[in-house]
Amino acid sequence: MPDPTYAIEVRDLRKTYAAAGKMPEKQALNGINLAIPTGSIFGLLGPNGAGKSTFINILAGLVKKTSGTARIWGLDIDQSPRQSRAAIGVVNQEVVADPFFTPFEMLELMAGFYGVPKAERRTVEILTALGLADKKDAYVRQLSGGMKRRLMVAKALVHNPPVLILDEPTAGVDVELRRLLWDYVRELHAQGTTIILTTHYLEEAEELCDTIAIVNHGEIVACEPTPQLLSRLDYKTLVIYPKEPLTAVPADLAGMDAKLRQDGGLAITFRTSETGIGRLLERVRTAGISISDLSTEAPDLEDVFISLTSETA
Ligand SMILES: Nc1ncnc2c1ncn2[C@@H]1O[C@H](COP(=O)(O)OP(=O)(O)OP(=O)(O)O)[C@@H](O)[C@H]1O
Repeated sequence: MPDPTYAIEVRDLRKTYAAAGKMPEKQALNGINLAIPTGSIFGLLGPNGAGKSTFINILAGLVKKTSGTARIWGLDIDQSPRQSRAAIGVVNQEVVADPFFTPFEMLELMAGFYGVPKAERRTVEILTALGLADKKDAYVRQLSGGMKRRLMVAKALVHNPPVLILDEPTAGVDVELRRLLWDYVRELHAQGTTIILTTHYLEEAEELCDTIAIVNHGEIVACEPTPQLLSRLDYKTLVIYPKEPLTAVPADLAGMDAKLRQDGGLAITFRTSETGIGRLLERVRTAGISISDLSTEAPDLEDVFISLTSETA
């Protein structure tokens, strides 16, 4: 069978968590539409509580959707619950590992759970790829936190799924492990696995993903190829602290997006593709301002939301 065009396809997906105790009901997903092409590294980017985990947990069969449809690898999750789920490997945020098993035993158990025949299992290969070969017979309780996390990735791969979903793979992970994980994710992608990852970090999505969807308050506010999305955010702010306090933006800087801040800083926002900081500083000096200090500010996720939501409004 040829690969489907879309690894994941959801239509008008909604989730309302029922009220519980003092917590009112919560609409976590408000009609998500997404088509994630087969073969992509797709980033789902959004702040805490945006609904990313809810989306993934619905696909993983851990949360029941309120309405809408979802297909994984062309299979409807309601009509083909088992087959559709066999097409994904999900690495959750939590580390869940039985301390009394060894990594080798744990992966063998998972493979058995998915019905992978013994001859087709890749237990040692997967452990090796994740740098855990020498720990294959250690008890899980003897592993470091980073090793346990890698083991979670290994667990999600035992059935060789065409789609790998990583929910916040680098939360609380040190730089070295982050590199190792990313390298491995890239390698899996090169071998044909479709990758979906959720993150709070724009830089992380920017470095890894070919397409980024931004989710905020349970809605997709943007979904674009990464370069296109970033070009919309192609601005920085240069803040200059003059030696002599200014009372207004100098007339010489008219035509620039310059504002005087309460702390006395002169904030100039510019497009990085059009102007360099050197050229800006030249203009500032020509305007007769001597600089005592300066800093630059890049847009963060909050700015991304503001710019995207205001454009679509
Ligand atoms: N089991 C639950 N019962 C009630 N509300 C929930 C439940 N799980 C999540 N929520 C709420 O639904 C909203 C979306 O949560 P979700 O975990 O999907 O967000 P997220 O984008 O994954 O956030 P994070 O990045 O912090 O993991 C939040 O307001 C959260 O408090």
